[in-house]
Amino acid sequence: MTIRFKRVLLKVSGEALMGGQGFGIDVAVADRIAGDIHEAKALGVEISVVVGGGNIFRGVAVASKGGDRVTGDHMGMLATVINALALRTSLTKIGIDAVVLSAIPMPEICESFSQLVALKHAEAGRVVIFAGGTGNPFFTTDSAAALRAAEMGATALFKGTQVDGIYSADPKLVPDATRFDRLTHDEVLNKGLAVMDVTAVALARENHIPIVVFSIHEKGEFSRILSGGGRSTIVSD
Ligand SMILES: Nc1ncnc2c1ncn2[C@@H]1O[C@H](COP(=O)(O)OP(=O)(O)O)[C@@H](O)[C@H]1O
Ligand SMILES: O=c1ccn([C@@H]2O[C@H](COP(=O)(O)OP(=O)(O)O)[C@@H](O)[C@H]2O)c(=O)[nH]1
Repeated sequence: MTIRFKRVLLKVSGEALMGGQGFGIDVAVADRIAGDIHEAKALGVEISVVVGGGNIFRGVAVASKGGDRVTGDHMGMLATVINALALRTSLTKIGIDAVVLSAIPMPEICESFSQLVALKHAEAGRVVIFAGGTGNPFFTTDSAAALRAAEMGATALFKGTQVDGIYSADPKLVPDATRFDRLTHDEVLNKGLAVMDVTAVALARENHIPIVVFSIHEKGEFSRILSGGGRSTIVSD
C-alpha cells in the first residue's frame, strides 16, 4: 500500500471534541480520535497534532460582549491546553506515547514548545500535541497548525473539521453547495472559501504544504485518506 503523506500535522477542531454535548469534552469522542491517530500511526505515518479550543472558549466571544479581545484570546489559548491534556490522556490510555508542548510556558502542567524539543519527541516516535495555539492573540489554531506544520517539516496539514471538504459555499448555510476534490491555495484564497483562515492558507502556500480538509467525525477516515481513499478536499500547488 502506498501512503500519501509520511509526516503529517493533524489539526483537531475544538468543537469536534465536544461531540453532541454542546460544550466541553466528550471523552468517548476524544478516545475515538485517539484511536484514529493510533490507526494512522500504525501505517508508519509520523503524526503531530494541533488542538483547537472552540468547544470551551473563543476570544471573539469576549470581544463581542464589549470585553478585551486580548484577554479573550488568552482564555481561548488556555482552552486549547485543556483539550490537549484530554487528547494526551486518551492516547496514553491506548498505549500511545504522547507529549503536550505549550506555546505558553506552564511547566508544572506540560513541556514548553520549542522546535528542537518537538523534533526530538517526534524522532523518538511520540505523538507531539501542540497546545496554546501560536501563543499570540489575534491568531487561530488553524494558523498555529500551518506554523507547526512548517516547523515540523510536515508534508501535509490535515484539517479535521465538521465538514468533509471545501465547498463552493458554506455547506451548513447553502445546502446545494458543491464539494471540490482538489484546489490550489490561490483558488481557496481568491474564491474566499472560508473553511480555514487566510493567514493559515497563506502560510501553507508559502511553504508548499498541501492542506487536506476532511471530516473528523468519520471514524477511520484519517487513515483511509492517508492510504489513498476517503473523502476530502486536497489543496496543493
Ligand atoms: N467554502 C466552505 N467549505 C466548507 N466549509 C465551509 C466553507 N465556508 C465556511 N465553512 C464552514 O467552516 C467550518 C470550519 O471552520 P471552523 O469553524 O474554523 O472549523 P474548526 O472549528 O474545525 O477550526 C465548517 O464547519 C463549515 O461550516
Ligand atoms: O494562536 C492562537 C490560537 C488560538 N487563540 C484563541 O483560542 C481560541 C480557540 O482557538 P480556535 O478558535 O482556533 O479553535 P477551534 O476553532 O479549532 O476549536 C480562539 O478563538 C482564540 O481566542 C489565539 O488567541 N491565538
